[in-house]
Amino acid sequence: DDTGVIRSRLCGSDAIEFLKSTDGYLVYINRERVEDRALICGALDFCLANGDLLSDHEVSLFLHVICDDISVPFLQRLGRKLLLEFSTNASIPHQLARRGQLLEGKKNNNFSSVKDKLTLAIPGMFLLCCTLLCPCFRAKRKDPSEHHVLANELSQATSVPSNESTSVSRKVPGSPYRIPPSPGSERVPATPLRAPPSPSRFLLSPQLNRLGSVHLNTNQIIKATQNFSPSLRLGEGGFGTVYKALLPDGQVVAVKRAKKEHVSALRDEFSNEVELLAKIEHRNLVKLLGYNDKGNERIIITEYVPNGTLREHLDGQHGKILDFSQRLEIAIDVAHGLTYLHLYAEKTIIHRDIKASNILLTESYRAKVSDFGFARFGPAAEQTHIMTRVKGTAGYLDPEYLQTYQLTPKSDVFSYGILLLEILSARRPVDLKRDQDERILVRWAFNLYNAGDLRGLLDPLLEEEVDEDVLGKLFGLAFQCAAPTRAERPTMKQVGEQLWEIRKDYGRNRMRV
Ligand SMILES: Nc1ncnc2c1ncn2[C@@H]1O[C@H](COP(=O)(O)OP(=O)(O)OP(=O)(O)O)[C@@H](O)[C@H]1O
Repeated sequence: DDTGVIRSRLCGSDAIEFLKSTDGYLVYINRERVEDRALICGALDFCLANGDLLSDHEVSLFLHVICDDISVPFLQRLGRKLLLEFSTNASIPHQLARRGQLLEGKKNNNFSSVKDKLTLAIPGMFLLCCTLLCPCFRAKRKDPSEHHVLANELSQATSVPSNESTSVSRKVPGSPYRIPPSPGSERVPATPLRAPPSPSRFLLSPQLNRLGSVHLNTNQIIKATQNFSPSLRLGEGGFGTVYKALLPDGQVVAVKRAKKEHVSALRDEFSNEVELLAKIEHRNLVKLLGYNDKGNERIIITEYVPNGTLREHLDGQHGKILDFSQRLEIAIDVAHGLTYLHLYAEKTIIHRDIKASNILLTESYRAKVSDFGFARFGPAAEQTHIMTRVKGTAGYLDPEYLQTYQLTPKSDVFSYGILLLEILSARRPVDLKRDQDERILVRWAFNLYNAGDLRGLLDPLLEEEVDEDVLGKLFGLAFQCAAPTRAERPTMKQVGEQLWEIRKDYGRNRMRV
């Protein structure tokens, strides 16, 4: 990460600067450090109105999170994506002074022009993100008044003392299936566990264009997608639009095309996804077939997975409701895909955006993890974590990573825990349309689990009577994965092993019925 970089913008006669530190962005307006979100958002709103800032991808992402009522094009484009890197404690004005020559604004000049445009509304997106810092492990709010719910959640979420998290995590019932934290379990196991590198699998930059088995020029891609016909559109994500394409040899593929206006802003995400996808080959991970980065195009070609996303199935959009056995298999598939990324790929890969809309299903309801736009190489064998800015999706984000910027494969484990709850309950991780005590899935589920209401946790559309013991183990596993600290979470490999045991129990109980 380019720590220390200043991004400076002139908005009218006000200068807004972003200084990137290891703790996140610091914001200065006319060289004065500003920490008040309303002030920052108002200033940025003004900037955006003048067409500034939009060219800067990182700053725009930052705005998107902090201020929900501005940066509309980015809001549309980014959807549920989240990039949060806002620090309120570090202060390094000397660095600013050193870089003062970069600043074009006039000190203390016309700051009121910015202030005048402030809105006092606290931005909902930011509150939502912060709401999710430690969703289930927080004390009850004093004032449930609807209007202040999110504001209260924000202040409490950001001020949860660490011992509260710890004490509540202890509430996860000690059960026979709880995996005892093993010393050093968060360390990525060193090379012996890895598959020996196969030279053919790791053709990376600068030979990137030799990746994959599908080599199409732009014209061939245009033909295969019928000029990116809306009728072949599969969906849209943070990167761009995804189309189904038919190749001359009859092969059907998915073509992910960056939107033109975002091509330069998303170049990192593009090369990231290509480079990471190139390293993987596993039946539970979407396979890279080729890519095209000629001219203004950024296109990734992957295997086509025909049966929609897991989220669509949980929402009942495909007619048939997933039965319990299918849900269990999907959970196991995702665990396998993640285990491969964490342990068996050439280098540890952390996906960072595990969620139901990134799980694609085949016709036989096998699951494949997709969307590697946020993925990162994990820590080397001698490291415990990497320091990096927070990326991911609200509701699935590891609270420890959010607070410390320390990324490990256990951040995927946290997201997986939320995903498992989602698979079983069909609820979304955050659903603001629900009653207040049901909005945050993990908190609602944890309360019911503690009250012993396991059936109440299950998707009401599931008709099958599932054995309580199986349910208890599954939900127990989900809560272990979503524990507040990474040391308490199992590895993905352990999760997979637990799930196999649960599957055996489930099979045995079914035979008895
Ligand atoms: N390989 C594929 N096969 C079939 N459909 C796909 C494939 N990849 C993506 N899609 C469809 O396109 C949609 C958009 O995918 P994409 O990965 O770009 O974004 P996303 O994960 O939904 O959103 P975001 O980028 O905001 O996380 C998916 O929801 C899915 O419906």
